[in-house]
Amino acid sequence: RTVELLGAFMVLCSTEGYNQQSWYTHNRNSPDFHQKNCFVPISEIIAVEETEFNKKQRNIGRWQKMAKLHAFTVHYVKKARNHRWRCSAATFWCVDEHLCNQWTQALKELLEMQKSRPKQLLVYINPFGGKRQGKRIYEQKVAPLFSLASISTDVVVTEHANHAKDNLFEVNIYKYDGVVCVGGDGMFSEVMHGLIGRMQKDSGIDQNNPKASLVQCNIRIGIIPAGSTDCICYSTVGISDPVTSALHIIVGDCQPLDVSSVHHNDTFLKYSVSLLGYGFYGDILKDSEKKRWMGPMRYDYSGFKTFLSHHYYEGTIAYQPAKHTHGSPRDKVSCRTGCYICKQSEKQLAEQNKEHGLKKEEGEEEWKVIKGKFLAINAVNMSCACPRSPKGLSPAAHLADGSADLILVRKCSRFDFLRYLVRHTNQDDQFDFPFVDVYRVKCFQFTSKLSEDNESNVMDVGKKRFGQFCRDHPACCCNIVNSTWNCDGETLDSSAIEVRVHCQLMKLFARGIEEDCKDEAGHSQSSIEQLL
Ligand SMILES: Nc1ncnc2c1ncn2[C@@H]1O[C@H](COP(=O)(O)OP(=O)(O)OP(=O)(O)O)[C@@H](O)[C@H]1O
Ligand SMILES: CCCCCCCCCCCCC/C=C/[C@@H](O)[C@H](CO)NC(C)=O
Ligand SMILES: [Ca+2]
Repeated sequence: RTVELLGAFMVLCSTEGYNQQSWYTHNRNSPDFHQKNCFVPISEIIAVEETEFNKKQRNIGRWQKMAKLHAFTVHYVKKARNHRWRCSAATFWCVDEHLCNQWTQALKELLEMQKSRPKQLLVYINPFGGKRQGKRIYEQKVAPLFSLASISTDVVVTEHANHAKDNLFEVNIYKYDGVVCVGGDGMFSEVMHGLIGRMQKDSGIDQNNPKASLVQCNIRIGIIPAGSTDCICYSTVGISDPVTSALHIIVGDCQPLDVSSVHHNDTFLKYSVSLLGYGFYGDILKDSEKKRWMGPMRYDYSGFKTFLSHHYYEGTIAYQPAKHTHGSPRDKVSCRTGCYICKQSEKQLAEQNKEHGLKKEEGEEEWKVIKGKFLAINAVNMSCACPRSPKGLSPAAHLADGSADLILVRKCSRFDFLRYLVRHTNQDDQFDFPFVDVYRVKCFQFTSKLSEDNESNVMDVGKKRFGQFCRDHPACCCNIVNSTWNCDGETLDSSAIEVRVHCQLMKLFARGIEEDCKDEAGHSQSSIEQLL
């Protein structure tokens, strides 16, 4: 439902058509009607408040001659360029107190009917993420908006790594409509592990079983970006902006998200929603962890260093193609708000759940096996767009289709690898290289050459030492040692892993990236401000 904000209302500075006894009304057929009007869906109204007159307002134009005025203010979402949202306000005035109260009441009732809006949130703030601004960002930009929208919060400022995760196993999470994390991808990962882990624990599901059907988590997570990469926020909202994210939380948006589980030898390691990267991104992360003091700059420093080292790694990948989804990584169909491909996967998931979770046995489907020498192995559940790479590592990956895009970058020259990296920043196709392959998969396994050799009992201490020597020697590109897996910005201890995508395992306070509608929105919404 939409409210035509100015239709049937009077506005402070309007002169023509003004009637002292009632609201100012517009003629829909007049040429300036569409320029002077703004349509705001009820779902994008933040709050409605009774408004007191102040001295300044009382002195404006003809109103100062009037005895008593009544007013209310509508705070609403104003959509600006590049997916940025802002809070805007329109104040409506009249002489009829009863009419004013009726409108205020009616709008408040409509807001009450927005059942997907959160009323009570649990907030975790990482004070040390990104540029260490998390606390300030929350207090100055987010808390006032939550308070305006009458959302009550319990706020925890974390004191150490895993504080939020551990806390989520102890608190009564069911009394909250959502959990908000203020920080970067690592902080989000912590909160996600806490929530998914808690859901499985409460449902008696063993996370160590790689084939377990995990219980969906219906408590939404909101991300207030205050980290270094903020890839998950950027890929699900279209921008890394705390106010925009706070407004998506307030209006109660809901975006399902695929989650990959990562296991090693029947032991649960981690969940991943964005990047699971071995080789280039694993090495960057490992190096950058030692340089946290540099803040977000550490990724540039370690990125450059890792690029120069040009290590490649030998191993075997086995994967099962994602046959259930309608898209492919190179079809250039981007995942956008209300994505058709993700909707189809949602339907399939609902049907599967109806059949008591009887999933098709994976043993029946074929595994494809690839052996090789790789500079990078990246599995992404979403595009992994971020300010550094606005289209991401896999621009056509979907947020909620139950699949991941597996990108294999084989051994190539430094120059070719640079050309590949540069294509993450421009409009050229980063998969259009003979040394790059991409597959849409529902699960995969990776074993490094080194662990294969170890498993076959070739435990040669001398070889291990030699491996260490080569790693520390930047000029040498040999591949005897293992890389590290970068799992959403956290390192994994094991290189041999088994990964499975769980379709729409969790939900975010987001709506995916909206198709660009800046002209329409920018135009209509600036006009309401001109009028006021
Ligand atoms: N109080 C704390 N002290 C130290 N570490 C913390 C604290 N709270 C959370 N952490 C940890 O800090 C890590 C990094 O935090 P966060 O993701 O917020 O920032 P970032 O690494 O700079 O950003 P990004 O992940 O986007 O690159 C997280 O993995 C989290 O576990
Ligand atoms: C010479 C030009 C090189 C440009 C290379 C640009 C490529 C940037 C792509 C960044 C993708 C980041 C994917 C997200 C990973 C996050 O999970 C993680 C934690 O925040 N961040 C990193 C950097 O590992
Ligand atoms: Ca996906």
